[in-house]
Amino acid sequence: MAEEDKERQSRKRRRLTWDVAPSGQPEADERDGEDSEARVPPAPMLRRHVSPPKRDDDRDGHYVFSLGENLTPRYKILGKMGEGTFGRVLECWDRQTREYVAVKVVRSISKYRDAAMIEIDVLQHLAKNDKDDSHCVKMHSWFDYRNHICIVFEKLGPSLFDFLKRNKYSPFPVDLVREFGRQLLESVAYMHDLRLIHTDLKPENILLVSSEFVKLPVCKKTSDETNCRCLPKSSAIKLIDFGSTAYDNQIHSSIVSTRHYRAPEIILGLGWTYPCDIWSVGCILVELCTGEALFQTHENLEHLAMMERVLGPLPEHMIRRADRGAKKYFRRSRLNWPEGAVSRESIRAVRKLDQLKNLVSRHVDSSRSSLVNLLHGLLKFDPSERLTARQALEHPFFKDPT
Ligand SMILES: Nc1ncnc2c1ncn2[C@@H]1O[C@H](COP(=O)(O)OP(=O)(O)OP(=O)(O)O)[C@@H](O)[C@H]1O
Repeated sequence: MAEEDKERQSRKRRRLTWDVAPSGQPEADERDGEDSEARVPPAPMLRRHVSPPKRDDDRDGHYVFSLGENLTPRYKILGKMGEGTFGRVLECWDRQTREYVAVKVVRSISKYRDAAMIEIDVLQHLAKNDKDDSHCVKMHSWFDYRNHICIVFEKLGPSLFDFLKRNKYSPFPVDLVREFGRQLLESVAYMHDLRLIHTDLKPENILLVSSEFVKLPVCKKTSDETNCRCLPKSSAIKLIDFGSTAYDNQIHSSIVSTRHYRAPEIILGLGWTYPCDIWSVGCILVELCTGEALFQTHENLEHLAMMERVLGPLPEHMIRRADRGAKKYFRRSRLNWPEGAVSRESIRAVRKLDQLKNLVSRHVDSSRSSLVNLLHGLLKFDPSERLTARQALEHPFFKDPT
């Protein structure tokens, strides 16, 4: 199926759940207090903990497991933390180091196995240069088990998307957005210095280091009703999912990034490099401030129309260089919108958006003009004019918070 057909099926991305505790299974926090791990024998006794009998993988090549059993004698499976295209991430107890870990068990399909080996290579490269301030997840080790590449990571908390969802998509306070933005840009700057481009930055791939949160009462302006809102106890975050990371000097595939965070040069087929990550950071920061993905779309023309609505007209020199596939979105050097729209719903979805400044000021005090100025720098259409990660870190939004 063509990418656009697949995407048109739903306006929203498929989203993943956090900590799906199976019925009857204690939640992670309760388990922390359990004494079952105190009964775990020391390393020499590992051989008592055998692997389960070999079973077939499921139709999609995923490893089939039951909770409480072992993934190799060293790792006891406690729960599923997430699932992606590449595989499932399991919460495990490491009997040897006596700590909780997150193990990504990759599907036993050769293209995913190959991609996992590239991810391992990137993770090793990142770790070699890390001075503990890269904000990139740490890989403890990896192994090949029953035709599944397994990558053992430090265990982190929920993703920023999970957190937004849990809060019914109410935005994060701007001071927290500043902290998230700073760390995110530091991790991107670190990667770019190493000539690596993440290409799949999105709130699902940014995890809070800790799962701890506080509940605060929030009074609604319009009524006496008091709701609760959760805030993370710590703002520390780390970047995950280096499965699509590209080396700058490699031949690139033409389409990268999850749709909502995809830069205009990718859609127009102009080629892409480091600035595509910066565009994604811009989209992410808007989402954290407003609670909603900025460009909720699944097709190219609608996506470009949304960009123009929020950021003004696309530069002519980019339109002129658009590749053959993208030329069809334009008539006489301007976007064929709304004439080319597939439905009235699509025209309405674009009209619902507003200029960036207005979108942000609905949620953030208008005195925060430095935030809007930063966002305009991150969301420049022309990739050569976009801020670099290091330039963005010097922006007054981070340097002189008022
Ligand atoms: N170190 C970790 N600690 C806790 N949870 C994690 C960790 N790594 C991954 N997860 C969870 O597992 C999910 C899937 O992980 P990841 O994004 O690495 O998989 P993927 O198959 O590469 O995904 P994608 O389809 O986006 O490429 C994440 O969204 C997150 O919820």
